[in-house]
Amino acid sequence: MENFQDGARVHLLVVDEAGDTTGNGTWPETKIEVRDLTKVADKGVAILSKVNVDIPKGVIMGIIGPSGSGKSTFLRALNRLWEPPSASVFLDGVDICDLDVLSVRRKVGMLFQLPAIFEGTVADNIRYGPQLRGKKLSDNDVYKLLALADLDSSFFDKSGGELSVGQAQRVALARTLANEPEVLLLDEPTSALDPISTQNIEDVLVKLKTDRGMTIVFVSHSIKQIQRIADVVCLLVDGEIVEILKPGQLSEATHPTAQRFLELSS
Ligand SMILES: Nc1ncnc2c1ncn2[C@@H]1O[C@H](COP(=O)(O)OP(=O)(O)OP(=O)(O)O)[C@@H](O)[C@H]1O
Repeated sequence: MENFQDGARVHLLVVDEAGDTTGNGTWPETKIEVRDLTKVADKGVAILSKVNVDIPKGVIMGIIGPSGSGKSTFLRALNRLWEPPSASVFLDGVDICDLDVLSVRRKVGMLFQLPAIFEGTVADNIRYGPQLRGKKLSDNDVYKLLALADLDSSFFDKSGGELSVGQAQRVALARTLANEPEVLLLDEPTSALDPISTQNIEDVLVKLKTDRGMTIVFVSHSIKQIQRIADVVCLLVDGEIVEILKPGQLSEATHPTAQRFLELSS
């Protein structure tokens, strides 16, 4: 893999000279293309500035950068929680602004830092998304989703109030997975969790990538977490992607703010 910049454009070449990537196989397809994605705040301050990146299918991409650098805004653009300008985000080659917004959010699921569990049981929560589309999940479907999110069958009938934050995060993950997303976005999904719950979520993410070829993009403030599970890391500074690196190459970052950020974060 190689990254290079031409003007404001940053390109990610996913297959290196040996035809391989990080040892996890090659990435033949681009799942999401981001082209010149820009967001300017009311006072003319750029929140995102000509962001260009290809997100390959079946990889885990970590997004890091200083507070306020635009990480959440970038993530939210990928499923239209923030409406990006047209022709700046493409899913399987199609401009997401030309797709039905609910179908974008079904295909590109999102998990937040603090999960909101709806009223009712865990099973009700998991059934919620498919039900909106007129699909009723069987009990067996729900049990499978619980297992996928590393929750045992005893959670089926629990209510949100009975869950720890870590368990609630896994229920929220199961609820997102019930929509059968192709891409999973996570905004600091483990920042409120203890190390064991964090590891549970990380294990689930790696399994989703390995077993289902899911494309995963997550924001994290933890360099160690990025190094544990990401295949590719994007460093955002002041709304620009300044580095795209493999996790093992972070010491090779050349952008001064990125270098300082990485130094202080390690
Ligand atoms: N709707 C908005 N209007 C104006 N400014 C905004 C808006 N949304 C975000 N911002 C600003 O854009 C910048 C980027 O915010 P964003 O939340 O994307 O950063 P971040 O890198 O995720 O930060 P953190 O790590 O602190 O969560 C911040 O300066 C924020 O104050």
